[in-house]
Amino acid sequence: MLTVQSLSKSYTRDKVSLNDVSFDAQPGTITAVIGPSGAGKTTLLRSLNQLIRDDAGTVTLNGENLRLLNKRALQRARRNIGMIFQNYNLIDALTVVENVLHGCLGRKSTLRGMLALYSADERAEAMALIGEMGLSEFAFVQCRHLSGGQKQRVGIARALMQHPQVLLCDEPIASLDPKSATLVMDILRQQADNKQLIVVVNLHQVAIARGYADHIVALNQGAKVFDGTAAALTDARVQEIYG
Ligand SMILES: Nc1ncnc2c1ncn2[C@@H]1O[C@H](COP(=O)(O)OP(=O)(O)OP(=O)(O)O)[C@@H](O)[C@H]1O
Repeated sequence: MLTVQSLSKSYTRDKVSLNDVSFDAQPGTITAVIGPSGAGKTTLLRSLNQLIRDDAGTVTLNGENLRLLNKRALQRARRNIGMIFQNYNLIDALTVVENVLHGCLGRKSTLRGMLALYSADERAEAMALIGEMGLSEFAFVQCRHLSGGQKQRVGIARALMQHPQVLLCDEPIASLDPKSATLVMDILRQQADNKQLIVVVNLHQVAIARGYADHIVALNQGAKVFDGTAAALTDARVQEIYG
């Protein structure tokens, strides 16, 4: 279980961007974080793997408070936390399989990583994941030639190559058309179910959050204003959250 307790963050003295936020996220579930622009969704997500070092609170995974870890221990803990991004963060000049293989760099020696020396097992695993994403025919195509939806599926395969317990997704469908967005969300659902992943996803689309999330956390001006099931997120609550 991923446990967040009393997380707070201020970038500047006069403004609180995350204000005493607490929630749990369970294996095999999708937690959607929603809220208006500037509510603190990205700050929260990036605090979960300590890409942003928060000012107060705890983030606990496997009994470890990530906020207290030194640099080396945090690097090790981050191997359990994959991340996908709105803008994919792929290397466009590399092929799909090369990008996916980058996902296992964190568990390789620096030298093997630098020389891009991957084992037969790692290559087979990358190809299997590419197949799960429905991208087998593109495995040896440079990512620059893919659509946004295809790139996001490469990003998911790369994150899964890391063997994470947690998958953090920062607005993964914000740049996608509705059909590609559905495909990406379907894949996140399958992966959460099949691999008992803890998925935390920032979303702008309330309908998608209601349709896919087991658990919804809503933020407004840095504070948690809703924490419950999709069924409990009534239209009236949505109105309150978005104002
Ligand atoms: N690096 C930074 N320095 C100063 N203030 C920041 C920084 N990053 C974010 N903020 C502020 O913190 C607040 C929360 O920002 P954040 O990006 O987390 O919100 P968000 O809900 O993800 O917004 P959006 O939906 O527009 O991406 C905003 O008021 C933002 O201006």
